[in-house]
Amino acid sequence: MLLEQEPRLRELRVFDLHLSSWLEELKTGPVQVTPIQGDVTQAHQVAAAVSGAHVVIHTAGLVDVFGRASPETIYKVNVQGTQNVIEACVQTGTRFLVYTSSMEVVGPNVKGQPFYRGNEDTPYEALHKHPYPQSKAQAERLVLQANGRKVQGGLPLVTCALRPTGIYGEGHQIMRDFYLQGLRLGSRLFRAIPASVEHGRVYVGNVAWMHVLVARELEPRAELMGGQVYFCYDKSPYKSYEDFNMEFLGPCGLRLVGTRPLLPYWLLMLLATLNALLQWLLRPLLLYAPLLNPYTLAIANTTFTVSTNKAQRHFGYEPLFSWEDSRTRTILWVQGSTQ
Ligand SMILES: NC(=O)c1ccc[n+]([C@@H]2O[C@H](COP(=O)([O-])OP(=O)(O)OC[C@H]3O[C@@H](n4cnc5c(N)ncnc54)[C@H](O)[C@@H]3O)[C@@H](O)[C@H]2O)c1
Ligand SMILES: C[C@@H](CO)CCC[C@@H](C)[C@H]1CC[C@H]2[C@@H]3[C@H](O)C=C4C[C@@H](O)CC[C@]4(C)[C@H]3CC[C@]12C
Repeated sequence: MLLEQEPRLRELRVFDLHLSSWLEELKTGPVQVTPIQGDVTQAHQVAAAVSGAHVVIHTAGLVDVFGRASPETIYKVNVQGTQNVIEACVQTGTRFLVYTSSMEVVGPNVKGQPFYRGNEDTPYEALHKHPYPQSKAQAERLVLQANGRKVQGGLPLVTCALRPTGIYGEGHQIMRDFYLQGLRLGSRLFRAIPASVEHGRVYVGNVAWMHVLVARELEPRAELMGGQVYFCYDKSPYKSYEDFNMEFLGPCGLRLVGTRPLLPYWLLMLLATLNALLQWLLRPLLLYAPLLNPYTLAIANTTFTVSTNKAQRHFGYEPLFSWEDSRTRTILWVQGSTQ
């Protein structure tokens, strides 16, 4: 997105623990693309990568709500890693920092209270019990608190945080997992979540586009945007998690069985709790980390949707991809991803 949309770009450094092979293809254009294999938990590696950069987009993170990683590892990558990025900016004189936060820093909370078409100012009881949202909330706080800190050379750091809702699109592994599961079940999926529970989703291309716009506008609009948070949104429809996935899986040949959940909530919660117990019992022997656990069930069962125009007001954001384009691109990816 940066290479396509930012004409003033001279160099793009990509710092990641795992460098993808497609990065090589980006090296053929006029902009210098520099892949750097590194670990965000290693302060010296981060500082070396950041040195001389005009703007840093910090999107690296450990996304885990399934119990694959330990809470300590999640903290180390998401919180300590973010602190390292901030310190690297301060030490090396980089003034603009964009952080990929998450809707999860707000909710859904453990009480299951709905957040219905809320915006950045909507009051909501953010109660975090899970390591992932806890770490994202802590990291976001660090980023916002760092706004205004003096960087090397004496000028102030300008930071802001973007909070995507559930991202979908090309590369969405869970979508592919549901697709494969549906194929195994005879081209069917069984409804587990009531259709009335709305879930916020945003297309990956629009998330990227919003990052590019923020990176571009942070300098001229530092006064307005510094220290701010923005939900990432687009025109994707408000639907339940499963009904939304069917927008893509339906055209791929799957159908969702049932107009209401086939199992009652208490039974699903029992199964989710059993999964959590099994995970704990098996941990010394193997990693058992299914999609269903008490936390993911609670998120999927709680309405969390965003309706805001803050990004449009502050930096002129309009989605780059329409809902129709986002849908088509995602369907094509699901169809191609299993061949
Ligand atoms: N997927 C979503 O629905 C969603 C929603 C809101 C926010 N986010 C946030 O967006 C960001 C990207 O998430 P994603 O879904 O693309 O996840 P992802 O796992 O696809 O991407 C995360 C990237 O971070 C890298 N990374 C992990 N640990 C690292 C480390 N120690 N050092 C350097 N790089 C490391 C990974 O290699 C990976 O490329 C994360 O910060 C996540 O919290 C994701
Ligand atoms: C009960 C199952 C029946 O089909 C459905 C389980 C679905 C869950 C695995 C997903 C439901 C909501 C998802 C989360 C949400 O989209 C927002 C997120 C924020 C982001 O920062 C990280 C990913 C995630 C936590 C996302 C993870 C998967 C769900 C819990």
